[in-house]
Amino acid sequence: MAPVRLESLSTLNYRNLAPETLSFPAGVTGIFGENGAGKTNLLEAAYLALTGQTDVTRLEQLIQAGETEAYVRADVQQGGSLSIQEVGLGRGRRQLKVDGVRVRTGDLPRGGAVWIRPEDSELVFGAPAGRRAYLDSLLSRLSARYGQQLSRYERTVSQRNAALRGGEEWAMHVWDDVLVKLGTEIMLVRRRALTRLDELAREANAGLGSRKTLTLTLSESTAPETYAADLQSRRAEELARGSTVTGPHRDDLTLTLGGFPASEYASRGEGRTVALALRRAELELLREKFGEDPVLLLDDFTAELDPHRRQFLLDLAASVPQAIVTGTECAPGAALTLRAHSGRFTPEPPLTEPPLPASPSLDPPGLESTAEPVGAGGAALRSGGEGP
Ligand SMILES: Nc1ncnc2c1ncn2[C@@H]1O[C@H](COP(=O)(O)OP(=O)(O)OP(=O)(O)O)[C@@H](O)[C@H]1O
Repeated sequence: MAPVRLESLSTLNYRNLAPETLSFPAGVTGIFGENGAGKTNLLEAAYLALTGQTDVTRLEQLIQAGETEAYVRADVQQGGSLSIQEVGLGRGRRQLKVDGVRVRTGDLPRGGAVWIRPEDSELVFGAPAGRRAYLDSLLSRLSARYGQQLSRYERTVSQRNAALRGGEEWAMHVWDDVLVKLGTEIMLVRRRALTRLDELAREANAGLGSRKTLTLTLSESTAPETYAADLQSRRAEELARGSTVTGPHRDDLTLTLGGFPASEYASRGEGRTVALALRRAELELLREKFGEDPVLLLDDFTAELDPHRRQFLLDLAASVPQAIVTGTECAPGAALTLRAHSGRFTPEPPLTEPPLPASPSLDPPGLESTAEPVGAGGAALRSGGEGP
């Protein structure tokens, strides 16, 4: 399969972005500008149009204040053919189209894009839901069936919870059968994928200069062999709480660094390195599955203050067929440089000189920079519900 290439991106009423169409060449596009200029919003819009995924809790957040609808269009080249991917956003609803035909998220090119951003540290330090979302988002792109079964499973959990709250104990054996079937499939796919993901993330973490070994394991609340029995044995508790207490929706992706849980023991700098390793592993897994690189969206490479880590990001961007790299300063070696200001993007002459070196770090290369706090918010991406 040929690489996915973003030819152009158009937006209308998307956050603070001015309505315009931007063209992107192969290679690196560098976007720089002051804080709040709209750099992240542009990458977010590109990711949405390329993958159909967003992590906002309410779709309205994406619509420009004062407007009721927004629109994003990506013209995407793959294997010599151009397709037009459109996303329409309204209050609580989203509509995807490819070449004018309505589709679901799973119908978009699944190797589409990888988005790396400073908030990814929340994958390490945040709640299990963020790590589950990372895993589920990746697996849904690797396998359309996984995405479908996951949606069915999540729907079943919420319907089963409603039945539990209604005290419908008599109906539980029916819900349990569906839940065990779907949940078992999800657990088995996660287990299979984790073997390779663990290897890739470990390699990437070492490549980033970390001397501590990174290990990824699944902390499961149940197992395929015992799932049905576990549901039975916790029936009284579930009826009392009105919720399903066991199954893959309660699992965690445990990150261990040098033998200790990264969420509790890693420094901020080590955490950022682990998060980068997870994204690098995601990119590799997509590349292995689809045979070509996704578009790399790299948000704020300047936020990674450690020179070694910053270089790792720039090398990564240079190694893929297409990358869009944002920062408060220009990315060196870009094929196209755009200056962001108030939601607009204007071409600038390319930067030929390397940027000023980052302030020297007291940490060993690639490790433990504890500079500025990371942004809050969700760290991983999931597919929202399709529009009606
Ligand atoms: N729905 C919305 N309508 C209008 N403006 C919005 C909306 N959502 C966010 N914004 C604004 O978009 C602006 C740009 O945000 P963005 O995160 O893209 O900036 P940025 O260039 O990445 O900045 P930084 O360098 O600080 O990361 C912010 O000032 C924010 O208030």
